[in-house]
Parts: sequence; C-alpha cells; structure tokens
Amino acid sequence: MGTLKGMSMEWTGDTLILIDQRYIPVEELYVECKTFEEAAVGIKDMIVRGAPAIGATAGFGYTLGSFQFETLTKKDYMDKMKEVKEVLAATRPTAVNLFWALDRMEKKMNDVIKNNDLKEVSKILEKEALLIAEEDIKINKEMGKNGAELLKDGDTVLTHCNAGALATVDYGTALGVIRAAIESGKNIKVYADETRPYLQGARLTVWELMQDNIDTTLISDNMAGWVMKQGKINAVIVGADRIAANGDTANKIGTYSVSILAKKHGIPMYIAAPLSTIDLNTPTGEEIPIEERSHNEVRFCHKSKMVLDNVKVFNPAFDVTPNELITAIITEKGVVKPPFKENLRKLFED
Ligand SMILES: CSC[C@@H](O)[C@@H](O)C(=O)COP(=O)(O)O
Repeated sequence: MGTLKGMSMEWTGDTLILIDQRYIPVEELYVECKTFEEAAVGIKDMIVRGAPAIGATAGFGYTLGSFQFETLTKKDYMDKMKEVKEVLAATRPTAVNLFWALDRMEKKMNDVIKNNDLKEVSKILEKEALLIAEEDIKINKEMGKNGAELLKDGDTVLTHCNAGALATVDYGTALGVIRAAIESGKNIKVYADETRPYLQGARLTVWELMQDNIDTTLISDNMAGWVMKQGKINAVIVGADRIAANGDTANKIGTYSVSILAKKHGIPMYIAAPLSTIDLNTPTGEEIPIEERSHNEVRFCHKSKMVLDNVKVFNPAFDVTPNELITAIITEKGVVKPPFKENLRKLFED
C-alpha cells in the first residue's frame, strides 16, 4: 500500500482525495473517491481537470476498479475491468493523457494477470498508478528546467487557462517553467488570462501563483492583444491537452487567439507539455476531438446568470493552435523546435 500527496490529489492507499477545483478560490473543499465511478465523476464534472491530472486520476480510478472486482473470477474480473476502462475513457475526449494512462494501466493488468492472484494484481496496478503520478511531478520539474532556459531575468510571461500544479499532480507544466525560472534566480512576472468561460486562469492560476508569491496580474481575455502591443509581454507559455504528430496543439479555448496575437507582436509562443500529451497516432489538429461543454458555462459567469435563457450558445472547450504559430514545444526531454513532425517523432525514438 503506497501513498502520494500533490496539490491536486492525494492517494491514501484505498482512497483518491481530489481538491475540488470547482470552488477554488472561494472555498477549499475535498472530494473522496473510493470507487472507479466516483473517479470518473471527478473527471467529468471537472472536480479535477488539466491533462496530466486527468491522466493520473484515471490511473487511480482504474486501481479502485480493480479493488472493487478483485474477489471475482479472473474471467468476470477481466470483463469488469473492460467496463472500468470504458467508463473512465468516456469522461472527457480531448486530453490524450486520459487514454495514455488507461492504456498503460490495462497493459500492466494484461501483463501480470496470468501469474498472479487478483489481490496481487490490484497491488501491482496501485504501484503503476503511483508511478504515473510520481513520474508526473519529476517530469514537470525536468520540463521546468528545460523551459526556464528560454526566459531571461526580468521577463513577463502571459499564460492562458491553468497549466499549473492543479492541472498536474504537482508543480505544473507552463507554470512549472515559470516556477523553475524563478527558482533559478530570475525575476519573472506573470499576466494571467482569466480564460472564459470556465475561468481557470482567474480562479486557479491566480490562486496558485499568489500562494507562491509570484508577481501576477489578472487580465480578461480580450485585453491580451493590447497588453502585448504595450510591450508588457516577453513570452507566452501555455500547456496542452493533445499535441498532434505535426505539432498542432489542442489547448483551452482562446489559446489559438493568443497565438495569433503573439505572432503579430513578435512574441515567442511556447507550449509546455510532457511526452504523454504528444499523440503520434493523431496526424494533425484536424483529427483531434474537441469537447463541447454545457452551454451554462457561457450563460453564467461562474455562478451568476448574465443572459436570456433562450439565447443560442456554442461552447467548444478547446481550440487547436496550428504548428506554424508555435515557436517551440517544451518537454521533459528538451525543447523541440520546428520542423515539429520530424523532431517530435525523434523524441520517441531515443
Ligand atoms: C498542464 S494542463 C494543460 C491543459 O490541460 C490545460 O491548459 C487545459 O486546457 C485544461 O483544460 P480543462 O478544461 O480545464 O481541463
């Protein structure tokens, strides 16, 4: 029985505890998941969100499923674990880390089931889920060090959505780069886009960065262009939900607009993401499934309704930034520059 504690989640050995990201920063509440169904709700309802955090939750969710069914026959257990994978996989479509983690867990189960009793299989799966979560923190720190080289002392970074400790197990991807640059002695300031409609920037990024005493200024999304024009931004750093084989990157809705603004103002546009977010099986951004979420996210500004009930709404949760607008992709294995198709593939060959 192992344990793990990060900013977004804690594993106690039989329970996954998620910080409830729907209520930050107003309230700090925690949700306990003791079954795979509860872990699936945690992802679907965005109690936990952010690609790497979703992946780690799926790993623990799969483990909880194994605990639930370890007293069945091996045949019935295998049938149930298929269902566990399907339920977890059906929660959110865009972040590839979800499918990556579930495939890894299923492969481990298939590798060990023949020579172990089911209680032993559960223990092995728990270890694998812990490994995914522990690796995530290590990877973010490596990525942070690699990305920190791209920032100069005195730089101000614009970020969109929340790609921080809350979106991972801990430390963060885009915010990990900022943390690492500051830890290396550089003075770095941050502008955080509020990130309508769900306000991950305003609610989560600001909360996280202010806890670390990082100089943070909140702007609404439509201010980004003007702030760039005034010379206040030296680099844009965002995370990713899925990077296609050619470098096209799905991330939180609004990232595409920010990338066009960055190009117009000659500001480098960096994506910080682990290899588990790179999907070589998806050739281009065209094939990335884009989740459409509840229209109430747009009708309401957090909890206040602002519009007529019968207004038509479109709420794509992500957009795709084409590779030509991306300066570099920061990974745990180094900083990848164009041509992305060749250079991303090389990352997996080494
Ligand atoms: C390190 S997290 C990278 C992305 O997952 C993040 O930027 C993002 O788009 C999250 O979207 P969300 O809908 O909040 O899960």
